Amino acid sequence: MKVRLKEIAVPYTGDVPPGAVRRSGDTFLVELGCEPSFPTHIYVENELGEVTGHVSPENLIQALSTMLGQYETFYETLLATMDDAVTVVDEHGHVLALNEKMASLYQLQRAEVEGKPLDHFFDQEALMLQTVMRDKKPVRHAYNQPKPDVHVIVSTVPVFIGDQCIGGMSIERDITDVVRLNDELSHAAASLHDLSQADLGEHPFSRVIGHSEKLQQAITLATKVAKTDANVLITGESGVGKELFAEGIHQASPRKEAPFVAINCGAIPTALFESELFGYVQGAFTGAVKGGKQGKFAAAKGGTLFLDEIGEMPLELQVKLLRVLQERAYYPVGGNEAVPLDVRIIAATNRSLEKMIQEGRFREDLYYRLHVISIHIPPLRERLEDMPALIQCILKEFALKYDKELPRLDPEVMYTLSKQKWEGNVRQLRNLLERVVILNGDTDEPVRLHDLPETFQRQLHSTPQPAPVVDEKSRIAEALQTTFGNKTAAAKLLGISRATLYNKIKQWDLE
Ligand SMILES: Nc1ncnc2c1ncn2[C@@H]1O[C@H](COP(=O)(O)OP(=O)(O)OP(=O)(O)O)[C@@H](O)[C@H]1O
Repeated sequence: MKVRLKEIAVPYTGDVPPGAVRRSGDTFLVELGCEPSFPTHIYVENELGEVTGHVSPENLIQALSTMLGQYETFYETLLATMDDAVTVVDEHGHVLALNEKMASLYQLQRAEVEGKPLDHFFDQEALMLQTVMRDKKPVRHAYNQPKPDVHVIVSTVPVFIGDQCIGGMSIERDITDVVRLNDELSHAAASLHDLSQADLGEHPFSRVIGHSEKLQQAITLATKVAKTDANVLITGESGVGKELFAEGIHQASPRKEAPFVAINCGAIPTALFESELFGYVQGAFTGAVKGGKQGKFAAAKGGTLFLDEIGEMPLELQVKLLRVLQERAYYPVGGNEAVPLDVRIIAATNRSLEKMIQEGRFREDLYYRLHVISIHIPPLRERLEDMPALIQCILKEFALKYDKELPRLDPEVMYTLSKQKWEGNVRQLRNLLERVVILNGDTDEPVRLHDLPETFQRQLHSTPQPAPVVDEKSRIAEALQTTFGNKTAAAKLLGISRATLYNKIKQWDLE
């Protein structure tokens, strides 16, 4: 006979029968073959409370014990199969169960621990369980280092029946390997980087740190393209390393002995564009410098001209640039003689030029000229495996710059940055680590999570939510307000370059 617990109401209200075995609280087990006072029938009620039948106590107990056996088997299988280490305690903090993973993580025998108070074996866990059971609030993903060589991420939850807390559970993920691997990797990467700085100074992409497949693919493509004279379009969010790549391409190209000149297209006032790029001849206009002035095309002669933020260039200037690229020659302002164009063009943008074309804000013909080859640099959040190497190299760089000891990061910090939460770009990571070096560079203590800036802490403690839709203009206005108008600080806060910030301020008249 199948009996489901929820469908059974036991109308028995008399005393606990003499054959009953007491357990904690109000629950009791009834031994089979009980005294005559025990009811002979247990009524089955439907949802309306009407009696629809009955079961004998023997059958009910049989059914319940089968069901209990099934639950226990599922529970045991679950504990045995989980990759995480699990401990279950009752409301008094006595261990009800722990799985093999837990026993092996702490080198304990399960039989030794079960039934005993948890604090006989684990101070920290017992404390955490006590706290969550008392506060009735779970703690999720807390880092803990229970032993010098064991690193775990712990979630501890109270267990309730209705309002009553009947115990708690602690689930630990062993991240010792991750921490060790991160450590090894970052040290290896840092020494490799030292090597590359020392004698591979010539390696064109040695300043681009990261071993992730995505970054390596971008480097491979950039290395191939560098050998040709083709125009290149580098795309990617702000602060992902587009300029670093452009410099790498220049260094890997036959033009490497000639200059690499960078220009921020959004930062040049329209009226000055031609004289900035093409230069001018003597007497071209009132106030022109005697002897004329060299433009960026001439300054980069034989080398590479990097047109950063090409998406910010006004349409009328796009036409002028296109003409130069088509004719491979330009006229300095006030001059009649065409100067042959001898530069390789690399452009970069963090905007979708395709979308801008559709909206009529970017010329399609210029787009095709520029993106003979395009290289996309993925954001850091898509290649968090690059974090340990980046962190170590950046820390070293700033330790050297500020003449400080290399700070040691607590494994929790390393883990959090590389495995969990970092949403910022490389520029923001540099800012964070610069601060870490300045503030912690001379102490022996490892840098802990609470040493990181408040904004970072807030980000950690808030549950991830979909990013609020705040338009760029408001974000910038807010950053300027926060920094009392200090543009360098605001650019740092936003993770954008100062030039970009100036463009935006100008564009939206934010001053
Ligand atoms: N892979 C990397 N390895 C080491 N440093 C990096 C890496 N990527 C970026 N950086 C550093 O981060 C900062 C920002 O990089 P860069 O200026 O090249 O970004 P960008 O994409 O051109 O930014 P923007 O779009 O704002 O101009 C620089 O200090 C750069 O050295």
